[in-house]
This record gives sequence, structure tokens and C-alpha cells, in this order.
Amino acid sequence: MAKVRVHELAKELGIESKELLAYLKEQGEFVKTASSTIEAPVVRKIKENPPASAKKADAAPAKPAAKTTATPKAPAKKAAATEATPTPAAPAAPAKAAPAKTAESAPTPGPGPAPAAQETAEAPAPAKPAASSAPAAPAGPKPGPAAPSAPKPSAERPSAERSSGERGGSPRPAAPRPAGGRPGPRPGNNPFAPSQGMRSGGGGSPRPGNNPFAPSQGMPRPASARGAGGSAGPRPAAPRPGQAGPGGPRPGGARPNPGMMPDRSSVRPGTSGGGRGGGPGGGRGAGGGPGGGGGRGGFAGRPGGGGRGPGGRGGTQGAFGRGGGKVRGRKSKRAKRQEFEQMQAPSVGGVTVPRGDGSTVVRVRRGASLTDFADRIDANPASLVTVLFHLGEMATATQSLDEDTFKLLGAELGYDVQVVSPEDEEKELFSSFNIDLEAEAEAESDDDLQPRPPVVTVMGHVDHGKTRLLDAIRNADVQAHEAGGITQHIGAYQVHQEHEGTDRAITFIDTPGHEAFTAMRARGAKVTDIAILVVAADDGVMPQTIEALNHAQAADVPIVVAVNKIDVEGANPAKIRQQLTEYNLIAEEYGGDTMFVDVSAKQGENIDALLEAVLLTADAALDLRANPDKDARGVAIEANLDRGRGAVATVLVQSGTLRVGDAIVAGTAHGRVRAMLDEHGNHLQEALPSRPVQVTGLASVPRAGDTFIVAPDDRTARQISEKREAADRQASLAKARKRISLEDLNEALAAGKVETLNLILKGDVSGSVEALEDALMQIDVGDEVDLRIIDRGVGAITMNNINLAVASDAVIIGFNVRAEGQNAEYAEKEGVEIRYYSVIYQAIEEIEQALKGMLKPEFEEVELGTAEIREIFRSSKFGNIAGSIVRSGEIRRGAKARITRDGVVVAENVEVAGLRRFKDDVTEVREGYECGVNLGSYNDLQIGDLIATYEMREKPRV
Ligand SMILES: Nc1nc2c(ncn2[C@@H]2O[C@H](COP(=O)(O)OP(=O)(O)OP(=O)(O)O)[C@@H](O)[C@H]2O)c(=O)[nH]1
Repeated sequence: MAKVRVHELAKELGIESKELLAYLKEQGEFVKTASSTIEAPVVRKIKENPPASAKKADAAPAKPAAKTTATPKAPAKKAAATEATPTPAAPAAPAKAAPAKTAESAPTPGPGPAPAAQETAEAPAPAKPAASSAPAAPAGPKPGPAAPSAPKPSAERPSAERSSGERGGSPRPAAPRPAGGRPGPRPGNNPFAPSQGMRSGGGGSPRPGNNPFAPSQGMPRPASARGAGGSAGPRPAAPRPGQAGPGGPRPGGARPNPGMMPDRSSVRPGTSGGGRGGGPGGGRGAGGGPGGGGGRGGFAGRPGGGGRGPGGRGGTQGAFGRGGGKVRGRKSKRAKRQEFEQMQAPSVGGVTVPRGDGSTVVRVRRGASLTDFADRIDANPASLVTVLFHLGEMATATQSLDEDTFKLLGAELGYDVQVVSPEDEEKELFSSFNIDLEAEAEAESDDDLQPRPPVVTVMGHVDHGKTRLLDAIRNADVQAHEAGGITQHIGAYQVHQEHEGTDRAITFIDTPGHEAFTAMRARGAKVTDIAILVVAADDGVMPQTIEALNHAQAADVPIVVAVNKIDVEGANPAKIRQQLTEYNLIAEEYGGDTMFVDVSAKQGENIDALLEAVLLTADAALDLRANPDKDARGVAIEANLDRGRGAVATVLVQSGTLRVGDAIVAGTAHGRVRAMLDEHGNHLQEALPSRPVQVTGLASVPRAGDTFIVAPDDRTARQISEKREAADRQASLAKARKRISLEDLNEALAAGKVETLNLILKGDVSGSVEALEDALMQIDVGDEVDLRIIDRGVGAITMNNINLAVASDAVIIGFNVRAEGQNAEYAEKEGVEIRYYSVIYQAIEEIEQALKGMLKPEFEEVELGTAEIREIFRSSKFGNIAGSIVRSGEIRRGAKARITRDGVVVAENVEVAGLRRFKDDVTEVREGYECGVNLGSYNDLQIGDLIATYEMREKPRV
């Protein structure tokens, strides 16, 4: 005999599992939970000597039973008898009896009058006592979950059964019997026994009663209904009860789940009527009642369900008192797998791309491409191109993408894409060498900071006198004169000015124009403290004036306006002031805070006042202090390779002190400071903040705008430079990037990415540059687009030109000049488009077309061949096949086709889906040969139709 579990035995004994558990433990048995097994001898022992509560339970039920019995007398007794001698016959009898009873006792009420319910149920006839006893009963059906209404009645019933069961020794059976009536042989004590479930399933009918205990049974399913019907007798029986008593049928048939319904009425009928019939509901009640409580009840219930068929299984679940719920709550392997697959699921475009969980962070460099991103997430770049395409963005795998595009793609794929700026990258790089410039700066106290000279850049429109002004400033420098003048061009110089009684230094970046400024900004370097905007008083505010002004304002750099050429006749300094108010530069004398100084660079007039204005502005708007007592940090302003001296770089110290012998790293260049020269050609041993110096000793040439730091030692300097180099190399791999090109200008305009086409013009002679500029300015491009010439000049395309193009997303036009060697490579690497022309009108035309969106690739249709349909074969598999003869050219599989009938096009854009010569599939058939053409889903063909095939080819631009 199979081992019995605690809850089973508890059920048998009509007590709660926990009571039995406690009892068993008391007895010294090793049991843990309700599902622990108990050895046969122990079972026997317990049965012989059940816990007190069990006895009580017995006693209690007994009473009701008796009462109940009293009502249905016959059944009860029979039940008891049956148990004793489980005879199939027995059940039958009770079954009948029950209905009969019902009929008698509650003939009328049966059908509708439910509510009265339980009590009524019990009460019906002899009930009353039962009612009272019921409550008295230990587990009492009431407590059971079924309690609401239906339960109770059943509860009693169960008890009745139970009682009988007890008597019979095999409690359970009793239940079935009364309910199902017929359940002959008891499945056994082990409710787990598959047979039981099975049986119930098979037996169907027998079941209902089967488990009157089962609270759940009633509840859960139809089973209960059935149970209910039980009385009604699931199948065969059902009708009977139905007929017998109105109550019977209802529960059974109409209500699939009486137990589940709180509705008393439903219950009642059953109760009163079927008595047992109430079974279902009762079943539940019983379950609850007997104190079997959840576990047991559920358990019993299941089998009941099982009675329905699949019972067996249900029973098992029920045994845990949880029903299927728990199982449902847990994820099956399959569900998990599905979920996983979901993660990998095809994304937009039908390609499979590994997905993130929405918060997976992927860091890419600014300017990174899809290939870089694909590397990070281990995806195929081509798949990403597809995904992006479906998101409405077109990009090649190696094209560098902007942050928005990465964010869009990331959002689609569940990644948090972070585009790392050069500054962040730099920070990370340094931190890997335990250098934290920010922390270093934060740690500085006020006492550490010393005033430093302002660093000034001179900007302005072409020919407004920037160079001349810088010369004038240099020449005006008293100290410089004393030192023999500024003899060296080192890219920057310092001048001194007496200001409010003290000698103050001012550092000038000696590269006029905003090119240097933007070049440095393009690398993230902030060098300039103050900008001098030069505007020729005889010319006024010009495009580049605005350009320069915008650059300065964008960088948050205060501006001092030098109104130049005041010596020229007709100069109108007031007009300049007035013009610039439009750009938010309001002169102090007009109530603004911008200092305007009228100067003549040519005559060196008012230069002092300009320098004063610079100092005043610096003092008013800026806190120019730096800590000189630390390793130097700064920026490379320019650099070149000198035959004799090797790499020569002009660096501007921004903080700390640079000394000869220091290990430095500037961009990808590293080395040790061998010597330092100032603008006078003097050797310096140290350079303080804001001091520009020419440095020798670097192993290679840094770029303008590269930051430099003094490293703790040579090795660190070298390692930092190597890491930078590696990162650069990696970035340049993906650099097939085009910032903006004439071809994509229209899309860029449409996408709102640009509203302006910025051009930089370079030509061999100034005449052609001017001519080109004039002609370009004449182009009427409408309001949406703006064409701006942001720089022009004579001579080859320089690094400066390219840097400006980088900073302003400009296209460079080279008229009879070229970018050569390194410059061409640099432009290529930075994705700057350079277009070369030698005929002005061609340049004008192309730029005009670009602006009007006419440079989009054009396609033209090229006819490949024609075929005439001679016969039509109908194929159920392929549709119609056109038996044709090729009249001209050739017919290719996959080509686009147009069908004409008597010269009239009847179908366009049809595809030659299949092509055959006799039985063979072929890719092409030439003129004069016959073939079978299948046009896919297009079947409207007639003999005589002409199939003209063609393909679209990109039209070469002339
Ligand atoms: N009369 C007069 N002419 C000046 C003055 N400043 C500059 N010029 C002249 O204006 C012309 C342009 O001067 P530059 O200093 O080359 O002007 P720029 O702004 O540096 O020009 P680019 O380098 O081409 O951008 C030269 O011929 C100068 O001599 C001035 O104060 N008065």
C-alpha cells in the first residue's frame, strides 16, 4: 500500500492537517509538513488511536449525520452501509434516495428559492437539529471558504458522509456514494492515486459525490457543478435528479459552477433539493466544514474536478491546496525561452539584433559610426543599417552618426547610447593615470590662485585690419621695444600695458581671424578670454563680422570692438556702433556693456585705449586667476616641424608652471621640454599661466588646439600619448564621414539638420575668388536656404580652412587650388568635403543645384528587352505562364516589366518572377528564343501582349 500523507490521513480522520501534524509530532513521529508521508504502521497506530480532535470531529459529524440521515434517512444509512461494504449498488440507492428526498422535502423550493440556503438546506425537514449541530461540529462546514451559502448545506452532507465514512472505516467513500450515487469501489485512501483521478474522470458520473469534502471541488469547476449535479448525477444521474427534484437539475446542468457562485439561491436549491445534489456546493462546504480546510478540501476538490476527466492531474495540484494557480504563476522553461527569444527578437526591418534591456549603457565616441556601435553590442553592422533605415534614417555602416541618431537607434534596441565627448574621453583617459584635472582645480583654494593676464584673439571680416592691428599692438609694446622688438613669430605673444598704475600683461593669439579660435574650439580647447572684434569704420558690419561675433558669443567670450580705420576718410564709427546693436553688442555710451574703441591700426592710434579696454573688460567680466604652483596644463596653439629643431610647438600655459625638463604630452605628441622661447627669442626656464612659449623636445607635432599636460614622468607621458593615438586610429577607421556634402545637402536641409550651406572659397588669384563669391551671392535660393561664404582667400587649402570647415560644417570650394598632402588627408579624415573647379560657371551651377536639391542621384529607365506572348499556360502552382518569344534585347529574371496591349500599357512595375526555357529555369533568354515568363501574381495576360522589361540606372551627371 502506498504511503499515506499527513493531509490524507487528516482528511480521513476529519481533522486539519496541522492538528494531525501536531499530534504526530507529539507521538514522536518525524513529520514536517502536511505532505510528509507516514509509514503504514504509524497510520495504523494513529487510526487506532486518533487525536482527540479527530474523535471530536467524528462525534460532531456523527450528529449531523444522524440528523441528516434523519432527513434522507435512507441514503445516510445506506451510505454507512455502503462504506462498510462498498457496493456499487449502495450508492445508487442513495442517489436515488437523495433526489427523492429532495423532491419530497423541498419540492417547491428546489428551483428558485435559493437564498434561504444553508440553513434551509439543513432545515428542510428534520434539519434543524442538524443546523445546530452543524455549527457545533468541529470543523464545521461553515468556516470553510465555501461558507457563503452553498457550502453549508454541503457541509453537512459531507459530515454525514464523513460520519458514515468513519464508521465504514473508509470515510471518503461515503461521500461519493451519496453524491455520485454509484461510485462503486473507492479509489482508495490515497487521493493521489492516479486511479482515483482517472476513475473519477472516467467514471464521470461517479465522481461528483466523490468528494463531498472538497470545498474546492465545488468551487472550482464545473466539477462542482457536476458534484452538484452529483446528486443530479453528472451524467446519467443528472437527469434523474432533475426530474426528481427541481433542485437537482438546476445545479447540475444550468450552473456549471454553483460552488463558485456565491449566489445562494443556486445553492439552496441544490441543497434542499438534491440534498446531496447540493453536493457540489456542499462539496465545497464540506471541504471547509470538515475542517479539512484548504488543503484537504482543495485536494478532495480536485479529484472531483478529475471526475470531470483530466481529473487525475488536477487532483495532484489540488493536493497542494493551490490549484493550478501556483503553477501558472511560475514561468515555464518555455515561457522563459520565449522571453529570451523576445529579447533577441527581430527588430524593425526583420533583422535580428541583440537587444538591451532599456538601460544597457553603450558608450560611443562622438563621430562614431554604426560599425562602432555594432562592435559594442556584438551585432552585424548591416543589420543596424536596416534597423536605422526602418526608423527613417539612412546611413552607411561606416558613416559617422550624430547623437540624436544614436539615441533613436538605442531607444529602438533597448540601449542607452551615450555619445562621449572629447572632453569626457580626455577625462577618462587621465583618470586611468590617476590624473583628475577637475579635482585638482576644485582642491585649489583662493590663496593658491594668482591673477593671470587675459588671453585675447583678434577677429573680424576680411581686410578690416586684423593683421595690421596685431602688428600695431606688438609695436606699441614698450617692453618689446626695450627687448629689441618682437622678433619671433611664435603664434602668440604677450604685451604690457600700464593700467591704473600697474603694469599688466595681455596675451595675444597671433593668428588673426576666428579660424584659430574655431580650430581650437573644434578640439574642445577654450583658449580665448576676450575677443577683439575688428570692424572697419569705412566698411561696416560684414558677414564675417557677424560670423566672428557669433563664434565669440557662442563660446561665451566677452567682446571688445575695435572700430578700425578711423583715419580713412568717410569712416563712420557711430554707424558701426549702431549696426552692432542689432547683434546685441551695445556700446557703453549707448547704455550697454560693450566697450567700443576707435582705432587706426595703420597709424597706431588709440592702441593703448584698446588695451585698456581689454583690461577693463577682463576685470569687469572675468575672474582671471590660476594656480602657478603645480604641473602645467595648457593648450598647443600651433606647431610645425622644423628641420633643425624637430617638432616645435607654441603652447599656452593655462595653469601651473611649465619648466624646462618637464615630461609633457600634447595630444598624441609626448616628450620632455628641451627648451622654451618667448616671442623675443629669449630662453625661458619657466612659463607661468597665460604665457605663450615655443617648446622644443616633443617627439612629434601636436595639432593646434590639443591640450597639453605635464605628466609625472616620461613613461606616463608616453602612455597617455599612445592611448590617444590608439583612440584616434580607431576613430579614423570609421571616418568615411562627410559632415555635409553638396549631394546630401538637400536631405540635410529637409531634415532640418542645416539651414545654411556654409562655403569656404579658395582660389589661385583674388580676382577669381571675388568673382566666384559675387556670382554665388547672386544665386536665388529662396528663403528656406541660406548660402554663406564664411571664409575666402587666395592660395592652397590650408589646415586652417579645413578646421573652420569642421567647426562650421562647411564645404570648401577650391578654384584652381588644391589641398595637398597632409591637408587633403586631414580633410578626408575629418569628413570635410572639398570640391575642385576650374570653371566658374560650373561651380556656380553645381552649388545652385545643390541648393535646389537637384544633385540627388537621378535614375533613368533603360529598356532591356521585349517579348511577345504567344500562348498562355495556366498553372495552379505558378499562376499563368506566358509562353513568349523574345522580340528584342533579352528578358532577364528579376527584371521589372511593363505589359502593353495594342500599344496601351495595361500593367506597370511587374516583375519577371520566373523564366524558363522548356523545363529549365534560366536567368535570361535572348532575342529570337522562346521562353516561359511568369509574372508573379500578375495574371491578367492575353495572347499578343508585349512584355517590355527594363531596369533603373543611375543617370551619370554631366
Ligand atoms: N587706412 C587704414 N588702413 C588700414 C588700417 N588697418 C588696416 N588697414 C589696411 O587694410 C588692409 C587689410 O588689412 P589687414 O590687416 O591685412 O586685414 P585683415 O583683416 O588681417 O585681412 P585678412 O588677413 O585678409 O583677413 C591693408 O591694406 C591694411 O594696410 C587702418 O587703420 N587704416
